Amino acid sequence: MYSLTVRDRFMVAHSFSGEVFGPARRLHGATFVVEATFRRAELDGDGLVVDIGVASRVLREVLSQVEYRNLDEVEEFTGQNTTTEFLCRWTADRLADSLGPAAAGLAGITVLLRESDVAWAAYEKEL
Ligand SMILES: Nc1nc2c(c(=O)[nH]1)N=C([C@H](O)[C@H](O)COP(=O)(O)OP(=O)(O)OP(=O)(O)O)CN2
Repeated sequence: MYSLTVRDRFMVAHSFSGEVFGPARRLHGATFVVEATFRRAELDGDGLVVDIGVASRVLREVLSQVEYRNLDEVEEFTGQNTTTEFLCRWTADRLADSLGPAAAGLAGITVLLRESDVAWAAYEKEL
């Protein structure tokens, strides 16, 4: 299996509900570093998993939907703790929807979000 990874970052504000979150129940900011990995069993006719430029552009388009937003105020996230894990799945789903023809032949997408240098989460989406 081949893979190709592109990296980006985005800044948001959010707060969480639930005793487990302690001080993070208050509004706080986060800068997530995102790695989107695209997987393919065989390379395409150009010798690619996916073009790096296309992958980078699509990832930026997806992240720009939430960048600099207070996620507590985003309607689609109402009632949802926008945890690192949740945002991994959200990003992977949006990437899959946005890739268009570039998704042809892909076996899957993995989105890894680093919320700091010591903690990160990932979601593996099969296509
Ligand atoms: N599995 C996850 N756990 C936590 C997430 C997350 O997205 N996924 N997020 C947070 C907070 O947003 C923040 O990043 C850390 O807040 P903090 O209060 O420092 O949380 P800790 O669990 O590290 O420490 P406690 O104060 O003991 O709760 C939190 N967890």
